[in-house]
Amino acid sequence: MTQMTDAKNNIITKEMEIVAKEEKINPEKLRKLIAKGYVVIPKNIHRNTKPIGIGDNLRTKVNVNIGTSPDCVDIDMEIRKTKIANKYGAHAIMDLSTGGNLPEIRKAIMENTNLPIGTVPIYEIGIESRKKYGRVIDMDEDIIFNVIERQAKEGVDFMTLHCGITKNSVESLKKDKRIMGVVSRGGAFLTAYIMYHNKENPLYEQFDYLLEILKEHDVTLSLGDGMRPGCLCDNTDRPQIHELIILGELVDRCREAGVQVMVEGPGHVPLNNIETNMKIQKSICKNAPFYVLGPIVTDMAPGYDHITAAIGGALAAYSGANFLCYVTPAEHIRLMDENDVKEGLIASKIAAQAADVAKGNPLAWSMEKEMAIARKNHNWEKQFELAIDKEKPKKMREELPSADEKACSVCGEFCALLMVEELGKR
Ligand SMILES: C[C@H]1O[C@@H](n2cnc3c(N)ncnc32)[C@H](O)[C@@H]1O
Ligand SMILES: Cc1ncc(COP(=O)(O)O)c(N)n1
Ligand code: MET
Ligand code: SF4
Ligand SMILES: [Zn+2]
Repeated sequence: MTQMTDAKNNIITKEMEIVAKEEKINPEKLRKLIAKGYVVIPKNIHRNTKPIGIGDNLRTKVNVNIGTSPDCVDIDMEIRKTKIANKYGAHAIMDLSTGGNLPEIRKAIMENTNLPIGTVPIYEIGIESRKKYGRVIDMDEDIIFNVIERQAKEGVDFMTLHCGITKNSVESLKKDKRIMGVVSRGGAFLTAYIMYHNKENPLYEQFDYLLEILKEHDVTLSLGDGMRPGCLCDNTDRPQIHELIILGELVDRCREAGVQVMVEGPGHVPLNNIETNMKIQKSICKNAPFYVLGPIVTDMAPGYDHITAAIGGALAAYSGANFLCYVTPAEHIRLMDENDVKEGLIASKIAAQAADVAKGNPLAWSMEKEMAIARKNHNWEKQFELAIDKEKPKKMREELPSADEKACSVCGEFCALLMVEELGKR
């Protein structure tokens, strides 16, 4: 049984109850949204995951990517990143490790959080194939489905699988004069496999078998965007849209099978095309929850891509995206460190709140109101407590306090608030 099959059978699970309470929506309404596939709760049946709802009528959620790379394997650092994600309010964590002992790293991460955990199994598949046969492209169906099943049994809650990289979408890519080609790592593994062997993507060809495995453990499928644009110049081109149409067809098949599914999206998109991208996805994928990376709205700011992505993320979430994958200041440069994780997460949470407010979400607005009242009352402790980053503003105020304890040192004794307040008292 999955959350979706239960929902279709009119069952309100305890996970649905928890999400409904958290989001202050009616449990029966939530059940209907899950039955239709407009909302997912990524929770593997083997794991005691905190239930988080992603999709229509719910607040925008934020994912943190962590994990090792071939150039940096430090399990303690990954545990520290996990703790930062917990502390600053991530809603999910993806382990994108490609260096060291992957099952061991995954286990350590899962032991240090109860947030939903996502993976991209094709990474472990490629790495295992290289170990066994010499090359990533030597992967075969045995390794592919064994790794997916193993991860499902370990309790992975959602999996990115690039099922829309097919012979046809690769043909579209070849015909197109893209600047950046394929920038998705999983997408690249599968594109290379298809090009080298001239064989179809097993994840596409054996999609029904894949669904059986996912269904058994209630793993939520996150349909990967292997053809996403890697620069503004490549945005919304034919390979990207070709893949999206395939993903739309696969969404239908997931829903028929009772497998929870969301769809991944770009990437690098200029501001003027973000709304269009969200609308196209919602239409083609029949309102499946949309999980976007960024989008990054200019390629001119390496070192600041948490900002380029938060600008895009705010507009994306306002226009329909449900799940923001954070981007850190280290994007395009090096593996992120703990501070990058914090900066990226805070930026993404800001984008999510900005979107939720603009969408009129009552919970988002009640937070805004509380902050306004705390600021009006010069209640500094309350402002810090409510803040997305609770430490930075406190530290900054201590660095340069005002002589007037109610004011801040921007205006000091000329504090506008205080001046008018005093007059009002007469
Ligand atoms: C698709 C996204 O995945 C991120 N990404 C790839 N590998 C890792 C890793 N080991 N840790 C964190 N993020 C990673 C990229 O930086 C990109 O933002
Ligand atoms: C939103 C989003 N998009 C893509 C990926 C996978 O990364 P890749 O496609 O590079 O393997 C991801 N983890 N999250
Ligand atoms: C070419 S870098 C790979 C990840 C990239 N930042 C992206 O948007 O997909
Ligand atoms: S440039 Fe860096 S982040 Fe981008 S695909 Fe290459 S190694 Fe990965
Ligand atoms: Zn990029």
